[in-house]
Amino acid sequence: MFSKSEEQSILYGLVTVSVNGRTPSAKANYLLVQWGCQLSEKLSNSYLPTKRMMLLHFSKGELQDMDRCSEQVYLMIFESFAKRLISYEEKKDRKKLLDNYKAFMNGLISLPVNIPGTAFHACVQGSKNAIKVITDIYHERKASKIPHNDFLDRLIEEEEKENAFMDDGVAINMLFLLLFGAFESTSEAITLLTKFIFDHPEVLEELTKEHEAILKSRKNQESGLTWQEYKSMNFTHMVINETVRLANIAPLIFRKVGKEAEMKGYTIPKGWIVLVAPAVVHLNPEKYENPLEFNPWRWKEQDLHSGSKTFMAWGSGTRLCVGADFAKLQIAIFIHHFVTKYRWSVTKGGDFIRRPSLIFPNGIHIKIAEKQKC
Ligand code: HEM
Repeated sequence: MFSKSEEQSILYGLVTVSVNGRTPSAKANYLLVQWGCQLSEKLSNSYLPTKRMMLLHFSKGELQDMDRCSEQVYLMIFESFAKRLISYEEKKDRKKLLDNYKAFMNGLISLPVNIPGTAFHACVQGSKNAIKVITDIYHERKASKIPHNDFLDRLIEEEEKENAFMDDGVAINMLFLLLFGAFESTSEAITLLTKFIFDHPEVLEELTKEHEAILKSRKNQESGLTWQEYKSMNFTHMVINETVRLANIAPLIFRKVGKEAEMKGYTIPKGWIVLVAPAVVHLNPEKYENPLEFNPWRWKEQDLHSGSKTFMAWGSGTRLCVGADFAKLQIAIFIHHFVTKYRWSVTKGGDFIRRPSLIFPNGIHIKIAEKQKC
């Protein structure tokens, strides 16, 4: 378990990022990963793509047509984060937090005409309703003082301190944004990855080999994934990197110009905001051979865990996604169960568009069944 001070560092890491827009300390980011890892050690009964969760979402024991795998992934990842952050369960709570997030997302980049019927109006309403649900949960928890062992507990503890650096409003906004940033991106990555590995059987084969080897060398077959096992998933990390390179989930990142700079004959004044489009680099044939090809092997013997001027799926420079390692962990866990426990194939769908986030207009439909145990 983590000590109080370590947990607080995790909290500070997230709070600093969301509230002040500053980069969390490397230690806080590291602790966030450790926290995720600690959760992963309890995989067998509590954490997201556990067998139980996957079964719940993907299969009822028989071969079946799955309507919109993408919807299921979305729900699965949402439930996972909502539970960890605020102990919210969509099915139980019936507060429709997810629907409101969807409305928010759909109109996030739209004409700002706030009249009923427009995407922008639905977006504003969606965010208001979602914030209302989170606000109610926040205040109920604060009043009840019943601990739930989730992120909200820590947040309230922090907020109630003397000289706290945030108030209720900041804490609630932070929860709203954190939940959004976490589940939307991760579920998009997993959905796209499902399509990619189905379209590339050689990748699926290599992944299956890697994960079955993990199972074979495990002493207790019933125990969950361990941190060591996770760290050994080299090919899996190559697949994740390749997926997020092509996915360009964050279509744009913002940077403020710290000092006047010259670029290709143009002067960029100090204080200007620059929009960086990672796809321009990720799909540049001078940086990546056949850039549109899904080829995890291009990451062989490359650094798989840091950003660079040619790989900025998690941001770039000193400011990176604070949840990157956590997201990678989730995706790896998903892959582990998906390739070792199930037989599956995509039956239709899989096309995607950008709006500007990745959208799968026809979902991805899959046929799935549990593999027979030998
Ligand atoms: C596939 C999944 C994900 C992708 C591709 C992704 C990507 C990104 C990118 C590109 C940024 C912008 C960084 C920058 O400005 O340079 C970012 C920021 C951020 N991400 Fe993620 N992210 C993912 C998952 C997550 C998760 C799971 C969490 C939370 C646990 C999270 C929390 C955040 C936060 C709080 C920021 C703001 C960082 C700041 O303001 O400095 N992200 N993410």
